[in-house]
Amino acid sequence: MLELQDVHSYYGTSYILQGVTFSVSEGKCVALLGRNGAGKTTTIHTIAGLHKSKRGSIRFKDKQLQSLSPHQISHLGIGLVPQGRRIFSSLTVKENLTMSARKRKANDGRINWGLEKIYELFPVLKEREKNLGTQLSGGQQQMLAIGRALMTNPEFLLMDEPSEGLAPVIIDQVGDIIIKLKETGLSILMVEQNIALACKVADEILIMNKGKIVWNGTPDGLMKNEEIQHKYLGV
Ligand SMILES: Nc1ncnc2c1ncn2[C@@H]1O[C@H](COP(=O)(O)OP(=O)(O)OP(=O)(O)O)[C@@H](O)[C@H]1O
Repeated sequence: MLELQDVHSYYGTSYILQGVTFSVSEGKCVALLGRNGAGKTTTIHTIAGLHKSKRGSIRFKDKQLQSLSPHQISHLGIGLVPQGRRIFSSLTVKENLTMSARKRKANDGRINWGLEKIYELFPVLKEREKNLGTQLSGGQQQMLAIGRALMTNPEFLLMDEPSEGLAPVIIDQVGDIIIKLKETGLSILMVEQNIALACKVADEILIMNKGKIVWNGTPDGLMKNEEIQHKYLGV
């Protein structure tokens, strides 16, 4: 569904993505792990059109994404849950959700995400719909960020460190939500630092180091491979 082929990207003269190749099949969740500065967020931003690649191909279904704007990429069905949630602080919970609303294009039997469906998935957001986004706890803000992305009715979700700054019990809830979303048919690429969360939800793990994918395998394969965990994840 999503395929990156030999993608290279720079910040000024800094060479960040150094030939990234991987793919995510429909309905699967792939987790991208790696140390700070490995290039994980740059990968997500490059797919979402927030950062332009210099070379290589990024294909979503039958479309090449490299020359498209973030807005056009979002319209193709790729939703983004950004690092640090980026909730709009002067808007209420409800406004944060409705501002991104877009109807599902095809009648493909999938959930048509709207306010009611989001409130079903996250009842706490209904309770707090009149609160400003900033009045929510970290976990509630993460739910709002996920809800806001779902309101665009994406077929593919990019999630950048959904566990960041959350208590273990909330991380567990976020994991359960990601599993539920996968069950609705959504395909997911998730950047994570939390190995336990990644292994709980992902079908495949990719490890990035210095702008390259250096390992890929199953969650089980990673859990059993202490050498790789130590070498690239500092465990
Ligand atoms: N806007 C920017 N301008 C210049 N360099 C940047 C910029 N954003 C990131 N970098 C650099 O690019 C490299 C990759 O950063 P990136 O954020 O993609 O890493 P990451 O794997 O997501 O790590 P983290 O977990 O810390 O976010 C780092 O060396 C970082 O300092």
